Amino acid sequence: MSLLVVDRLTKSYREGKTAVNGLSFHLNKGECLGLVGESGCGKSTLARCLLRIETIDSGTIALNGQPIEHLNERKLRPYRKQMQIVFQNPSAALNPKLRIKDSLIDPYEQFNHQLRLKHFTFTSKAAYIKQLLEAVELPASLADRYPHELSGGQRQRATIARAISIEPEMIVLDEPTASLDVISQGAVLNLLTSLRTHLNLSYLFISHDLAAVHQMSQCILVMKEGKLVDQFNRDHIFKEDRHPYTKELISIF
Ligand SMILES: Nc1ncnc2c1ncn2[C@@H]1O[C@H](COP(=O)(O)OP(=O)(O)OP(=O)(O)O)[C@@H](O)[C@H]1O
Repeated sequence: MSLLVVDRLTKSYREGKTAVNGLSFHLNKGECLGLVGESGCGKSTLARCLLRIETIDSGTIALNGQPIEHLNERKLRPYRKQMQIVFQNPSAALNPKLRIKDSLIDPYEQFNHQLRLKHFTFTSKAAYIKQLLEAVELPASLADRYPHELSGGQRQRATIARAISIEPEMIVLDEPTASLDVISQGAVLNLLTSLRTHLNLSYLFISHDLAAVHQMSQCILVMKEGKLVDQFNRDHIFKEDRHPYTKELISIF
């Protein structure tokens, strides 16, 4: 069943550049949909449109069958809870002035009244923080530290803990490992896959790295200059009828 259905989504910037040009795709519940394309092809713009951080020019975005592209902020609130994002740069996502435990509790406090948690339980702030840190394989002792006292990999795990804390249905992962070294990248990708299974999450996984997208995703979208040029099941990546641009990306795999 589709969780997210995007139909002919278009977004231009004022300078006349069409960053996202008529994109249509769907994301099934519990799956990871990979989106690959080179720098500047419009991946982050798409992510921001889906999260309603950016307004769109035309097209529709439906979450669980409900069009959300024109909802005002009040009506959008329940959907904001369902969709979280993890950005490339974990330092920007965590408030440098807050201890990790305070950053982790923040989404819970914002959505307190709308939450019916299934996997985590809130008996006390400390117990909840401990469960979140455990879920992303971080020691409980990090709760009292500030972001600058963590490594890059630990910071990204903390932002993932924050994203899963309110048990969204879907997370947009926008180049989540781009700022990490190769070993941390692999570990974070493995963690994300295991969280998807355990928490029944759906991901839109955005990356310029086709190998990472192939490792993570059941279906793959290929974007070039604002348009989708190819979409296929992960098992069909080496098929002859792949788009020439996909073949180019495979050759540097
Ligand atoms: N706020 C903005 N105002 C004007 N143009 C923008 C803005 N944001 C992005 N663009 C332009 O839209 C196009 C798509 O950019 P976008 O950041 O979505 O690409 P991307 O695929 O995510 O790139 P990267 O992988 O480098 O982050 C680019 O040409 C970019 O210059």
